[in-house]
Amino acid sequence: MAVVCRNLRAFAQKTSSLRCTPNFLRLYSQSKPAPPKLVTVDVDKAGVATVTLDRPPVNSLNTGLLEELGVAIKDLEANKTRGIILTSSSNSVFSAGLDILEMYEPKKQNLSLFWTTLQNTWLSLYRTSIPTVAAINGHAPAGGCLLALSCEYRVMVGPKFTIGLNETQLGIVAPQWFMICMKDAVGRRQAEMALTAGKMFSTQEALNIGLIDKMVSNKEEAIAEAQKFIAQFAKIPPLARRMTKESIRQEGIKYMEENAIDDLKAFMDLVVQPNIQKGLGMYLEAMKKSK
Ligand SMILES: CCCCCC/C=C\CC(=O)SCCNC(=O)CCNC(=O)[C@H](O)C(C)(C)COP(=O)(O)OP(=O)(O)OC[C@H]1O[C@@H](n2cnc3c(N)ncnc32)[C@H](O)[C@@H]1OP(=O)(O)O
Repeated sequence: MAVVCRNLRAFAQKTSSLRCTPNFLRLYSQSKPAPPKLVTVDVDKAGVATVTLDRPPVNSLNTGLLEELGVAIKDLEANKTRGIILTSSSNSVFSAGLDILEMYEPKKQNLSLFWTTLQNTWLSLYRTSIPTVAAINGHAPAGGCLLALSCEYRVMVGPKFTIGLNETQLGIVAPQWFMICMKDAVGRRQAEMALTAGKMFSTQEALNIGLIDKMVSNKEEAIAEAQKFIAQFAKIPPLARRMTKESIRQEGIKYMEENAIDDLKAFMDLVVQPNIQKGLGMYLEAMKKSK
């Protein structure tokens, strides 16, 4: 701000009629174009919202996107939306998971904000009383898989995309609440096998173990299936539905409510370990080289 003010003052002196006053600064900031939205929301006539992740090229989850997603869920709750369909603007990636750049050589304050935003947005999605469906129209590794797992129903475009919690392959450990989500979907045995191997599943394999509920051949079909899933709740009393969802998801909800601070500390301690930093750096390099 000091630099902006100094530059503006110089500019004002040159033009003589302008001064670096609060009004001038307000006008200056108003004239800056708004940053592009990273999440768009479109509510149809039936009151069902399509929430689209829109951070090219791969919807990696940075603080900004997570924050916008959290706000979108809260707004939709306030507006009594009938359903949420979570999808992506990309033709090949649902979400590439957490933005590795948020974790690589981070500033402590940014890292803390990043993880807290992830925790809060995850909890909002996981526990919302609104019926939720992931229309997975592309690859969904790690944090991308987590978002899908947090929804009540998963429809995935196949057969060529992959989904899974691949953290061990990166030399990192998925937090407990990621594991709870995987167990919720596929059961403890399959979750243990998937997580220890860091397995990325083909769409068909994911269908076979219950990691996804339906395989379709394009995004339009995925959205139509998601709408069908949500429509069934028109006949179910909302309070009974809400209490049942809250109750069946109690383990994950309680875990986060009781452990958010410890979870943040564990993450902060782990990320800055030199071997983790080295691994993340090498992973980023490898992604560049594989092009
Ligand atoms: C340290 C403690 C950790 C605690 C627990 C953490 C829990 C969860 C961890 C995560 O979610 S880590 C992220 C894991 N994600 C992945 O392993 C996926 C990596 N990406 C891919 O496999 C591929 O990008 C893709 C999703 C299959 C898409 O492939 P495509 O060929 O379409 O695109 P690319 O050319 O590979 O990528 C384009 C561009 O995006 C960059 N990028 C990709 N993924 C990420 C990411 N997760 N974070 C940051 N940046 C990413 C990639 O480097 C390319 O960049 P440029 O070269 O264009 O600059």
